[in-house]
Amino acid sequence: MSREADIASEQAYFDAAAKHRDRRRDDLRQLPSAAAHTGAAAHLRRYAETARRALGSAGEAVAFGRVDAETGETRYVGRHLIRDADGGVLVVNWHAPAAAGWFEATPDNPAGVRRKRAFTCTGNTIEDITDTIMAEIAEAVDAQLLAELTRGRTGSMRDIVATIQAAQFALIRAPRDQVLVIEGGPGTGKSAVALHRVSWLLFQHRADMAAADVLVVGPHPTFVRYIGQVLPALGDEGVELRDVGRLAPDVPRGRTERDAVARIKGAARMAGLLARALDARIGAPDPAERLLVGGRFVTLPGVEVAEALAAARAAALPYAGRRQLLRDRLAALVAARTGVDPAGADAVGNLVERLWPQQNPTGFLRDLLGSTARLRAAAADEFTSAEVAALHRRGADRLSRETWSAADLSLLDELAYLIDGPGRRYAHVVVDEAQDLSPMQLRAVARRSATGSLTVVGDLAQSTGSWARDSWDEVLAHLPTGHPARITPLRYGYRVPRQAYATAVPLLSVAAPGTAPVEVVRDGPAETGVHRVGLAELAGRAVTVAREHAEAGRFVGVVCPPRQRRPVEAALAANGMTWSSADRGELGGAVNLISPQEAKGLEFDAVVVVEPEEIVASDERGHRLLYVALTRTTGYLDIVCTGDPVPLDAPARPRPPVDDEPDAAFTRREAHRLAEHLAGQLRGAAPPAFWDDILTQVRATLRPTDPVSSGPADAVSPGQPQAAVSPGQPADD
Ligand SMILES: Nc1ncnc2c1ncn2[C@@H]1O[C@H](COP(=O)(O)OP(=O)(O)OP(=O)(O)O)[C@@H](O)[C@H]1O
Repeated sequence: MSREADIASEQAYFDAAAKHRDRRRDDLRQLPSAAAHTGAAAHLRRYAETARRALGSAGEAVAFGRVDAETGETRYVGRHLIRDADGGVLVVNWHAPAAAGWFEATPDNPAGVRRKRAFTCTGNTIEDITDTIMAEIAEAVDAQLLAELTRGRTGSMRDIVATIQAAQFALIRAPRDQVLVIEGGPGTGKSAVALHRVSWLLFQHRADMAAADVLVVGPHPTFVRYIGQVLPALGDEGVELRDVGRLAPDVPRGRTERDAVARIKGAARMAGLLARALDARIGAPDPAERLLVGGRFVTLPGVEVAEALAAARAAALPYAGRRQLLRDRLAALVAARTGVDPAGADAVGNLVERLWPQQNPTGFLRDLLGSTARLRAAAADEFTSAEVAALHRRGADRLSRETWSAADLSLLDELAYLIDGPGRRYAHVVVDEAQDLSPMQLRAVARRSATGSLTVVGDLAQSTGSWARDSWDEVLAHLPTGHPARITPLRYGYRVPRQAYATAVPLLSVAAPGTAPVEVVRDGPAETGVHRVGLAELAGRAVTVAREHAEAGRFVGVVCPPRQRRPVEAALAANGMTWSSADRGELGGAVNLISPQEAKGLEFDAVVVVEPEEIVASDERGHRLLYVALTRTTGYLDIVCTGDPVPLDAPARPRPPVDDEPDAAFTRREAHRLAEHLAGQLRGAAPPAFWDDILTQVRATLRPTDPVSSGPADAVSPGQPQAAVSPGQPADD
């Protein structure tokens, strides 16, 4: 048969299948009106709605492939199941076991498949067909895959269902009851595979798992928006997608803090500190508690109140539940003495509030972080005094004005759990870019898993930030252990073309020694462009390069370190260009401005990386961050720099030990004590007339380059102990 005849005969099949799909859609539309009463109609409407979604949209291609078995049997494979009027299957949906041959058959292992035929369509019209005869090809040259990989990108990830590769398929269909770690280099399809795995699991376990029972956690809001369309396109509406910060209560965000502090807040031992601090709010009763109930005084012996308190403390309930228990017990004690149920009596409520004050996460955390005394008491011997000092901060004057850092969010979530108990839990949880999450963030993910069934996605070579990892064990240690964990690699790089990856790959030897590079599957359209310029031209050149790509119709990402952001924005504005900014949660304009951290998980047709040396210097694992930046392209890569385009020797930012940080190591209380000690020495050693002079000289000795000031008030520099000049000032809290 000629190619044209082939296409025509396939088109006839497609048209017939589309007709049956339309007929089924019509039937479903009629269904609710066939109900005998309103309750049944509502039920039928829901059923019809779900069934209609499972048919896909009216205009889409009925199938993306056809599998011809050695036995002569033929199967069409599509996103959705299509039957004829007698119930015969015209197209199998991709999740069905009958479709497995499409994904699993490779030239090395044809698994009974003689031919795979891929359809390229516009709507339901076949434009082209590509045949792979298993016995005739020596290696996997998958034209359909290559066409798919070189298609222009937008701000939304697409589904890959038509071109899922065999190794990916094995992970998509792996059993549910495990912690499946999908690891692999940039662009190996980890995120795509994890999302298709959700669709697969929802189909296989449809009897006991609905879309709303699945949670997908991403690293930041832009990423979550980027992947948001994949599951709906596969017919799975209703899966919950959140960035890791959105696991916490909804509070004003955006507070910045030093990495060293974020690191302390992210440590698992913070959970113990919070629990102890909460426990410390529980008070002790007076020897006798006198209450006015219903116009009568009732005295409860302190011992009995203490017993009620001890019983509440011992209950296996969250803080609020145990508080209620205490309330019930105290009410029972009052009722036993008065014969009246005191439910709702203020006096009981007041006593409960004194002994077991009501708490909410934000108010509690603000008070805790604002008090060195509370922090120190709760720290036990698990935190150094320098760490306690680093945690301390002065809160906003009103709780409503408080803003919270990223690391605070997981503390708030932990507190919500300690106070009110576990919230919503899910039958399956996917966590993407998991390699960067702190133990406290991982705890927030873990407590949302009802069953211990998780898909964990990431790449250690891309792990950066306060909690950069070198081993999956460090991540798994904080995740549920009810099911076995399995680490499974993906090897082939589908996103990044050969030229761009060749630019990035030398970084691996510094960033993650021992990590195998990905095996790139295709060539790109151009060599990497390196633009070395003077500092004054840096932003302007970056914008010129970005504009050229945008004018050629490409979706462009400009990866820009923080210090270059303003100049690049100014240059974009000066060129009359509009742009989307990932830090405003936008993505999708022709030009997108992103920080190296925000670049994680994203991809563009063309990427312009600005000043790699600064990217390296901006993180303790800066070489990994640059590796991330250079591997975001599906086509073109340009580097605009004043120095080395791929600086292997440039130093990454060292992690400051907490002890070296002045405000962390040295509290105001300690400063106050030292000032008193020095003042005592001065008082004993010299007459008052010389004190100013001596203090001025002390300052000059300590900081010889400072201009020597004359007045006594200047004898203490900013940041130095103020208490030296006002010893009566109360220290700390
Ligand atoms: N089998 C496939 N068919 C078509 N496209 C694919 C396939 N596998 C991966 N891709 C494409 O490759 C790109 C990279 O995929 P994805 O973002 O899932 O990779 P990743 O491993 O999560 O990358 P990173 O580590 O950089 O976040 C996406 O555009 C995806 O659609």
